[in-house]
Amino acid sequence: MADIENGPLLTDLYQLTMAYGLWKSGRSSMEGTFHLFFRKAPFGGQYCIAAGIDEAGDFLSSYHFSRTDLEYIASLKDGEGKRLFHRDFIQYLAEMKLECSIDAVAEGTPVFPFEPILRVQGPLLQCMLLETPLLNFINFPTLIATKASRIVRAAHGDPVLEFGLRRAQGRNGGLGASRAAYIGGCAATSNVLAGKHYGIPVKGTIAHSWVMSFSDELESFKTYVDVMPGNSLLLVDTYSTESGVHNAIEAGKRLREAGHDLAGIRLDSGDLTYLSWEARRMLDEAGFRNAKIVASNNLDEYLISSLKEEGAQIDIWGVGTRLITAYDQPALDGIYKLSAVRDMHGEPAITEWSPRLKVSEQSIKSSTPGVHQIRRYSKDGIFRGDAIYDLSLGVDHPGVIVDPMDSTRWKRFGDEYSYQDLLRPMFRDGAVQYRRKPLSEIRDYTAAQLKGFHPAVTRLVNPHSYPAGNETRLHNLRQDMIMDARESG
Ligand SMILES: Nc1ncnc2c1ncn2[C@@H]1O[C@H](COP(=O)(O)OP(=O)(O)OP(=O)(O)O)[C@@H](O)[C@H]1O
Ligand SMILES: O=P(O)(O)OC[C@H]1O[C@H](OP(=O)(O)OP(=O)(O)O)[C@H](O)[C@@H]1O
Ligand SMILES: O=C(O)c1cccnc1
Repeated sequence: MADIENGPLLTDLYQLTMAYGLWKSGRSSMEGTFHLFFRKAPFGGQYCIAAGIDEAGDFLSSYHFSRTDLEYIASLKDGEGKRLFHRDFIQYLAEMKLECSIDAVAEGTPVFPFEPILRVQGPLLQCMLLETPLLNFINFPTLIATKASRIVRAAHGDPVLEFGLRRAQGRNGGLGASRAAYIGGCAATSNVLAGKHYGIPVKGTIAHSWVMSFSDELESFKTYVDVMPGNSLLLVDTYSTESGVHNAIEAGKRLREAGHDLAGIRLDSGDLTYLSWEARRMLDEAGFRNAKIVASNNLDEYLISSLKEEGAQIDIWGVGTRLITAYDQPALDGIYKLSAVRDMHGEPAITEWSPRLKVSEQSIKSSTPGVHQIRRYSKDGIFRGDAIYDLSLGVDHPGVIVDPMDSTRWKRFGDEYSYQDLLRPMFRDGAVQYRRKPLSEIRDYTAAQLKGFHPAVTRLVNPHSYPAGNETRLHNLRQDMIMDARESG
């Protein structure tokens, strides 16, 4: 099958039917403000690493309905067999230019529940068409970058190699996940296409099939190091790890005679702690102190932590399935919610943003009205808390935030705190606004940002809760609107 293009049909049908509804009912001058955020951090953690923003930017800057897109939409029928969309609407789409203004956090920024990763403002019709693709672009990479950051944290500075392509959710899932895993801190990927496409370093060892294709393991190793003297990471567990390490040492001696050094071995089964000790001892005794020990086999942050705690002599971690599929939580609950509307040309005209709120029985699910920005406060070089504030209400200084889950919990940020606002212009007048950084710079930025939090906040299990909440004016607006809605409902 030919490659499927990445255009505006990458949306749910209801976005198109609602857009049609707005157009047909004369409401196409209405404007909306939407925020893309998540309610609960994945994997029992506190934070997410926002990712997928550059890819979303590419999508937005090339947004247009092609001739075949329009023909397809024109061919769609309703339940009575009639055309779903009038041809004048098809013409409207053909001429439509994206007028939305989008603000986003920098790719790789750690964000907390309810904080907008994106703020999308513009014609309601266009904001609706963008809902599904933007969620698609952000949710999965954010999930994988977050998972990778946890795995990398567990490895305490040892390189983590991403080996996931073969177990990924399809080709695009694999590519996007390799990119996100690199942002989250992986050192390299085995995915060659991701290497070419995104400039991620590519690395690898050998598979069991190489060893099994020879009648003798030692011969397989010797042949490999002859051909690849500078890439000699040998998989030692095909028959028995002990004899595998022994044969790797023999191959290493041959490499030395040829003026090279054995890069290392890979363990892929059995008790990785015990086997790493044995392998280290054997390699050291044979004079291969620089040879690295790579481990793989269904690893994740918990197993790596446990192996580290046991003192495993593992230098490099190869992680596939549980990273690439976000095995313990395969989806992020990222959502895109309308929070304000205006209509300059409506009857009556609404010239200022008018906040909108969805009320729910569960207070966590009641939305937050307004037009939001995130303010991150620091003191003594450490991030201390975040305020979500409304741009028209402004923010007090000193500021006070209220926990959106529990209004009895609050925190004050006085004059001793410095701050920065995280949302910045991403897309205006049909073009991406910021300088695109190489992926390695995004990765460095993520690592530096994560270091800015107290380690208890980024802890893998039961992390310390980071104060992130609504600034008091926004909190009061939300409370008032919930009360009003309940009274009138
Ligand atoms: N010391 C250890 N502590 C905790 N878990 C470990 C330890 N060593 C290995 N593991 C993990 O235990 C799991 C089972 O490994 P094991 O090699 O015994 O089974 P397997 O994967 O079925 O083997 P094979 O790959 O040969 O089929 C793997 O996820 C592995 O990473
Ligand atoms: O365990 P993961 O975290 O998913 O890491 C990737 C796995 O993929 C390979 O196994 P596979 O059996 O597919 O091929 P092999 O014969 O090379 O071991 C590799 O040996 C790892 O075990
Ligand atoms: O290079 C490797 O060792 C590798 C690559 C993909 C999957 N598992 C291992």
